[in-house]
Amino acid sequence: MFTTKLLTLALVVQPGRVLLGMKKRGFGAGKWNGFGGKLQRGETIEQAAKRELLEESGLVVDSMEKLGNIKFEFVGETEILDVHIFRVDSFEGQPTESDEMRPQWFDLDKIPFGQMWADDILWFPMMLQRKKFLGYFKFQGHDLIVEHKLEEVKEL
Ligand SMILES: CCc1c(NC)nc(N)nc1N1CCCCC1
Repeated sequence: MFTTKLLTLALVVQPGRVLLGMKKRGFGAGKWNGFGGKLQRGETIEQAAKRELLEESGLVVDSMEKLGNIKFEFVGETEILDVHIFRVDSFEGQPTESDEMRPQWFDLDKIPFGQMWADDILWFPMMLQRKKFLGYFKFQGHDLIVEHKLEEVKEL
């Protein structure tokens, strides 16, 4: 019996570079990632994505598009993490460190995939090309992908 937890992940992209945050504590601490987290009661997924980006980076979304949805299973755990992935192309504000995240811009040819979740190197190219995608990843621990599916789709 699996339960599902909805999560958001926002990637801020400017010409030639992407904003990532170093997660300072909690789940995924020590990895660079986009900005995101759980939904609050009564929130849509889009509202949660915008709120999490603001809380974790100080940026206010002007335009955002939903590009991906990936379901993650961790061997031995009964909760599926259902991550909705957004690309943010325009925003207001300056990236600001929060207690969760230390933001930093990365040139697209210098994305630190070795210090990111192992799935990222597989779907980042689709996100950067604005392709829509659906995925499923089964992890053994936090570093080993034991099974995965990833496909481009016309509609999410
Ligand atoms: C589901 C874990 C995860 C993951 N793979 C395992 N890969 C990326 N890039 N982000 C993740 N999240 C993004 C939402 C908040 C939790 C962490």
